[in-house]
Amino acid sequence: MLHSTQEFLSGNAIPGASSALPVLDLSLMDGTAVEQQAFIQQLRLAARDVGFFYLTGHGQTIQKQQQILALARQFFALPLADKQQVQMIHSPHFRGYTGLGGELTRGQPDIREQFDMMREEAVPAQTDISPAWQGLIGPNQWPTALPQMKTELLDWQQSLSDITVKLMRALMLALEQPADALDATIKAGPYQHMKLIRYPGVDAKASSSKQGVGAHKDPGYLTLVVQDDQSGLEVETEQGWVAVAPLPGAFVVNIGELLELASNGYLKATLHRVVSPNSGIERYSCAFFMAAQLDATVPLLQLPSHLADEAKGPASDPNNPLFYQVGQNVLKGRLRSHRDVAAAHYAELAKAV
Ligand SMILES: O=C(O)CCC(=O)C(=O)O
Ligand SMILES: [Fe+2]
Repeated sequence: MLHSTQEFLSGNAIPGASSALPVLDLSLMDGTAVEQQAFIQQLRLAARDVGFFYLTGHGQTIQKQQQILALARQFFALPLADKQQVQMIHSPHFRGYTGLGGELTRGQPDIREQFDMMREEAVPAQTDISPAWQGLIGPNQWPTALPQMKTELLDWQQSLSDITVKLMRALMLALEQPADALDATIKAGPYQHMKLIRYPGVDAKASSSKQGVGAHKDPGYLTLVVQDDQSGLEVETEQGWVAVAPLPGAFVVNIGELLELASNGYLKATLHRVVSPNSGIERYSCAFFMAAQLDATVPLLQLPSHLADEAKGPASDPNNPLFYQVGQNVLKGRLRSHRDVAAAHYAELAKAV
C-alpha cells in the first residue's frame, strides 16, 4: 500500500537510485509565490514523514563540495604527529582531531577519525556564576601543516549555516508559523559545529564491528552532510534501514531532536548510522550541525490543529528542560561522546554523565 511519503516521492525520488529519499530544490524559495509554496509543501511532507532528504539548488557548487572533501583527505593523510598537534584532548572546547575509536555513540566506539570545529571565538571571561557549558566556547585548533584549513573551513561553515537558516525559516512557513518563529533562538548566530570525517574500510571477517557511527539522532535543529561517492549512511524508515545513495552536488539534510521537540513532534528526528566501508575502501564526509545558541530558550510552537493532528513524532512535554537548557545539553552530549576530553577538562562533571 502506498503511504503518503511514497506517493509524494514518486515524482521526486532519484531515478535508478536505491535511496528512497525525497529531493528538494531550495532555489524554489527564490522563485515565484507558486514555486515557494511548492517547495514549502514538499518540505513539510519530507520533514514530517522521513526526516531526511536531499537538498539541491542551495547555491554551493559541486566543485566547492569536492574541494572541501579533498581538504579532508589531505588532513587525514597528514603524518600522525601533525594530526596529534591538534588532538581534541588539548581543547576544553571539544575542537580538533579524534583518532579511530575515540568517539563513542551509545557507549560503543565509532570506527572513524574526525576533525571537529565550531565558531571561532575567544574564551569568554569566567565568573563564579558562569555556567559549565560556557567551556564549549573558545577557539578552534588548526594544524600548522595545512594553513589553508582555517579560512577555507570557517568560510564553508558559515555558508552551510546560512543554508540551514534559510531552510529553518521555510520549515516555519511549512508549519504555518511566521518565518522568524525561531529566530530569537539564533539571534546571536546559531550554534555551529562541523566535522570532517574519514571512515576507514573494515574487514568484516577480522572485525566484529562495522560501526562507522552507531545509530543515533542528531541533537540540534538541522544537519547538512556532504558525502563522497561511497555511502554507508543509512536511515531508519518504515521499510527498515535505507541507504542514502550519494547524489553528487546535493546535501543530505536531516532534522535534529531540538526541532522535533519545538514542533511538538511534527518535524521528525530520524535515527541514522554509518556502516563502515569494506576493507580497501574508505569514505569521507563533512557534517554540519546547526542548533539554537547555547543560552537560548526554545519555544514550543503552537501548530494549527490540522497540522497538530498529523504529527508523527512524540508529543513534546512543555516542561522538558531541553527547551531551556540548550547549552547544558550540548555539553552533556560532548562529555558522553568524548570521555577522554571530559576526564581531562571536566573531571567532576564527567563522573555524573
Ligand atoms: O558521515 C555521515 O554521513 C553522517 C555522520 C553523522 O550522522 C554524524 O556525525 O552525526
Ligand atoms: Fe548524525
